[in-house]
Amino acid sequence: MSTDSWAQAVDEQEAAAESIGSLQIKDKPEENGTANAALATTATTTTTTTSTNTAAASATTPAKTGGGEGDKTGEEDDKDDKAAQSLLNKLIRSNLVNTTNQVEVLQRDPNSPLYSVKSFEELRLKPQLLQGVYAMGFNRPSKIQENALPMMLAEPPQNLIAQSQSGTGKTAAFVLAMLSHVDPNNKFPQALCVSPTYELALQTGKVIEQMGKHYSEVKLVYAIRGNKLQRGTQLQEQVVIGTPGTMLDWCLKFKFIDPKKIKVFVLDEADVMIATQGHQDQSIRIQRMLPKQCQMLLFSATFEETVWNFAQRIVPDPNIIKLKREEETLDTIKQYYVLCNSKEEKFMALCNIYGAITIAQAMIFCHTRKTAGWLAGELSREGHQVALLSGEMQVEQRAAVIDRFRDGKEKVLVTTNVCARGIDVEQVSVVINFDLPVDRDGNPDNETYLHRIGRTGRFGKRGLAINMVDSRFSMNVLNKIQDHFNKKIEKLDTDDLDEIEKIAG
Ligand SMILES: Nc1ncnc2c1ncn2[C@@H]1O[C@H](COP(=O)(O)OP(=O)(O)OP(=O)(O)O)[C@@H](O)[C@H]1O
Repeated sequence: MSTDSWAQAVDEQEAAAESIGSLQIKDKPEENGTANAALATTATTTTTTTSTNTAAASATTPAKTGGGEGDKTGEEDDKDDKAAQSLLNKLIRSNLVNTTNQVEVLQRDPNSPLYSVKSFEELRLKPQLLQGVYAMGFNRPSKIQENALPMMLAEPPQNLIAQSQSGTGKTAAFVLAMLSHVDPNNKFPQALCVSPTYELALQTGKVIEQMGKHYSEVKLVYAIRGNKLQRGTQLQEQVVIGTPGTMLDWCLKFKFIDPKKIKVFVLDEADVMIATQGHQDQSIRIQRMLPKQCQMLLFSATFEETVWNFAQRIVPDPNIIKLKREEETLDTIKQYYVLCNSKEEKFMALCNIYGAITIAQAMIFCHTRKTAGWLAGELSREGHQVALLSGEMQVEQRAAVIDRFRDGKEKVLVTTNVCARGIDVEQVSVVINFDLPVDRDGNPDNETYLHRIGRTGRFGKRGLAINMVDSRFSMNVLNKIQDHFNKKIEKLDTDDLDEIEKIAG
């Protein structure tokens, strides 16, 4: 286990303890189109806002995906955590993540020429789709799109496994491929896309709606829990987006979809998908029902061996596109540590730092929710504008907190790593490790350390990282981190104002 698994475990225990007093037993909603008492009582959001949508596309309010619930198995937590993180990234993202890394392409047929495009016009898209692309404000294909789009739009269609970090344009790419391949004159499903969760399916659905805004002949339907169709329904919509359980039921049990007529199958967020065994099997069962010539496309933000094994089962004879993540570096970051004896002393040191230097915006990482909550309270009492990201918040609430912080409405963001993993807030110039990152076994978590403080020194800016050390144990952790990166972490005396002032220079 890497990163902040230990902190997460602590958060889970805290959540479990907190929830014991207020336990409510609820029926677990079924993941299919059958009647369900628990669902019937919840609010219904009808997503009929755009021309590509259908009146049938109704859905219940999203279930909580915030993680940190104490009554789940570890597997579900992991899945929820990844899904929540992915959704959070989508909610807070304002534009494309640019990378300077080169795309790596492995072709199924190494003899066929490798096409890449620098403009959307070169793709000879249907005019309605080109209009949709421009309406979304896209001027030119992103790095991954340059290679992926010609492959996906080729005749005959090519299978593809593509991996690149969140925000690099994967969704837009496969949405364009799905909309290009369906024939609007045929009133039946021709493109299926499976997403790991209800909320992620809705997000991708929105992109399909936006991109297809000027292509109103093509219709979309959501295969998600809560969308109940009459038995015997034959879907007329060309594109179906949903979760694997409902999608499988619609193909196999209810036969709303004839899988033999599917031309494009997309599996999105494979890394999140595989975190749940059920989803993996369901996806494979859907894939097995599709015709041999159906185009199979799989996307993932990461590419561990488990993802790769799954990808190969879903996509036969694949072309493979990979875009490496931008490396984080400590080269432009000044690192310090402060010696303290307790959390109260750490707080005092923090106040001294704030008293001596001007900090535009800072992120402060704590090990547990409890410490984060306490610290946020103390800082507010001192007059700071503080934002708190905490494990019990729903994803939408977390997105709102991050948005406010990014807009500069608050100057300090206090968080546990569980909440803030994978989030880019570019303007942060100071990161404070109120607690140093360690894994479940108490070992230094170098990867998390790099990720936390790497964000301060981006794009040639100089960053500042301050580590709070309050025991022999944490001193030991700090030393190991220092050795690992082979970069000196200087001692800072926070009782000496002159010394603190110097670090800001
Ligand atoms: N060619 C482009 N030009 C400008 N913006 C783009 C382009 N392609 C995508 N975008 C925008 O960039 C953002 C990220 O794109 P997208 O959601 O497709 O990335 P992703 O790799 O699928 O991310 P995730 O893995 O989180 O789903 C979105 O806001 C999208 O509208």
